[in-house]
Amino acid sequence: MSSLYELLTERLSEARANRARVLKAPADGAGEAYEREIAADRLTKEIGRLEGAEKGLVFGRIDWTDGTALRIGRIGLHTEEDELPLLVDWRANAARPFYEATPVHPMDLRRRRHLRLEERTVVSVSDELLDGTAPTDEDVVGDGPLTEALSARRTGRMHAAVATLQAEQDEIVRSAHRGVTVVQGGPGTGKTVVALHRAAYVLYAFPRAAEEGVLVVGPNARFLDYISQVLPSLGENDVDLATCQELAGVSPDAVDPFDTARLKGGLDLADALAGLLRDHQAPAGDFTVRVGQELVHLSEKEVATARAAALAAASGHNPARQAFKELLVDAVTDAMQRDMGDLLEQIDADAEQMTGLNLDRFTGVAQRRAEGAADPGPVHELDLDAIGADLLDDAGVDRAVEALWPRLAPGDLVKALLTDADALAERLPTLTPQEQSLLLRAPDAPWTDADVPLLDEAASLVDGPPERTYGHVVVDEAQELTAMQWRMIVRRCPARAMTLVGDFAQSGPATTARDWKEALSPHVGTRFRLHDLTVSYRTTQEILESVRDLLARIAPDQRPTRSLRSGESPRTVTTHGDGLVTAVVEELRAQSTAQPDELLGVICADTRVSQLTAHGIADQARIVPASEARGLEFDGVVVLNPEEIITARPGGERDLYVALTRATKRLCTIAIQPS
Ligand SMILES: Nc1ncnc2c1ncn2[C@@H]1O[C@H](COP(=O)(O)OP(=O)(O)OP(=O)(O)O)[C@@H](O)[C@H]1O
Repeated sequence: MSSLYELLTERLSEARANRARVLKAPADGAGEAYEREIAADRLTKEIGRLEGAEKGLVFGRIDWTDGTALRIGRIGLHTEEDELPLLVDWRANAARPFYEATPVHPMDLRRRRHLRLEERTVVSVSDELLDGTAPTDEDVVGDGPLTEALSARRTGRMHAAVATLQAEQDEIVRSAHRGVTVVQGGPGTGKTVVALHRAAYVLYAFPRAAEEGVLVVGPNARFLDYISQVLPSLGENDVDLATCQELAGVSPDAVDPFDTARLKGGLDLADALAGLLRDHQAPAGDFTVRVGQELVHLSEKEVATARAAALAAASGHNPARQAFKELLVDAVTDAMQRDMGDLLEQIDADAEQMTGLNLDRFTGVAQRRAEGAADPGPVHELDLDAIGADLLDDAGVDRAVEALWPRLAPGDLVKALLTDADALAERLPTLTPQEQSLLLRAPDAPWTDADVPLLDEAASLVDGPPERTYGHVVVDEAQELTAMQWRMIVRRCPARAMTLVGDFAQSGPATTARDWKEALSPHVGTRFRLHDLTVSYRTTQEILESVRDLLARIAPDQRPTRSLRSGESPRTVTTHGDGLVTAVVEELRAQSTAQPDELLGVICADTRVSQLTAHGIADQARIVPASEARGLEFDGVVVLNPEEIITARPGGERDLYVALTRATKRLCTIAIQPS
């Protein structure tokens, strides 16, 4: 073990020294400074990778029946002298048997060993013998490492499960499929674990995707904070974590009523915005512009030709406007040349009629004679390039273009739709008048949560596709996404390489799809692979049994999950309305006295949070509004007033299901006694 840590320390010192050297080296000019920056950046990442792997560097070892062995760790380490690596990265093919071998398919392994380190010392060892041989003195057969991992108390941050990934999870993490992978499963079946380890695997095994970057999307900042340590602890610091709001770069100041939010999530909003935009792209009309003393006119047909060419040449309304302007100016100079040609021809014809001389021939001959050249070109030539350049800078031309094709900001487009009842009626004909009026907003109303995907859609229509795209996108709690949010995600993943994990029984109020097919078909058709996770590693069997009826109501087709854990039966305490806070305080006190150091969570209707905070409950437990409980977990959970959670928002029974399945050990429900 110490030799591995020595090697890690050596690699770290080398990388740190190299970075210091690079940063100190003089840079001659901007080019060299840039290269220096890149080199330093690369070394900083390497240092982060090595530092991240330090904790629990080694966690496994496999021994083959022929006596050879491999150590498995968070990263690979090898020296030049040794042929075999001293430590194999868990994602390498060689590490596969560590996760996949079973006594039925031992894959030529004799033994699988799990190690647990504290600091740099091994504090526990656990062996599984896979070839049917009897244990020797060197084998330590005892409690499984999974049991140990699961019984550890929660810290409020998720940890990597790299040492104990189970076969059904590992199969998805390591899948060679590069397209869309969907993972579904009940609460606590490891969907988040799979999603994050998959992100790490993609970075290791798919270099193209790694180069383009990996993005993990989660439902809210609280959740992202909960998972934020997992990838760095796997040596991966380069993954972007974001909510949809962060992706769009919009911070909304308000929340829509649920019906409005639901409507705003529908796909027809994308068509409505695109349709409305076309009205701002020279839908009809001719174009006249003054050039010097002349008025130059382009016909409706010429404008339409420029419009079509501009839309084909550039993506996004504003970039296409620039192309449109350039094409119009070209058409203007063409028209001037044509007009000038016509005028000269007319003069020549008039002169020939009057004098009997062909001026063209005459001037051509005279010119050639003067220059001794074969073909002098036209005599009366306008400097069309200079005229074109002037026109592009001319304020009058820009005004005339603006009238046909105005520059827009994304917010202008969204407002043009949502503040105009006629536009709503025209662009969303499938909605009822009442639904249309739910969408209507005042021009100065603040942006809402549900406006974010509309603003993002508008940004892509107005300014073109997002600048930052990714080679692979992971979406957690993916059942939460509306169709408009799916469009945001897909826009950022041109290769359509995604890992999507979720559970439709846990859907929030904005979700309208009931299954993956319905959610994904508008975006990726049927091109996705669906996997099921069947075993819960969080929620105890007792808790799962207590929510069985609820599950049957909210997701009648879903098979109940079985759990690896068992614990206390969930309890219900009833109290009068004004005794609620006291009941919570007492319950938390009892739990923290009996089990000090455990992580407790109180989950309540969103409107209760301020009352609990005011009573200092946050000192004893995390207070979580039911709308933000998805994905989180605690050792002990107190669910407050289920009726209130159910009625707080549409689909409230699903919020309650989420709340009731957050505990790893103890669940207490505090209900209000009907008066
Ligand atoms: N193979 C494993 N080894 C150790 N712990 C695991 C393993 N798989 C899952 N867990 C643990 O089980 C708990 C639940 O996992 P996770 O949060 O990934 O489940 P989930 O399916 O995403 O849950 P939810 O549906 O509630 O969002 C976590 O504490 C996780 O660390």
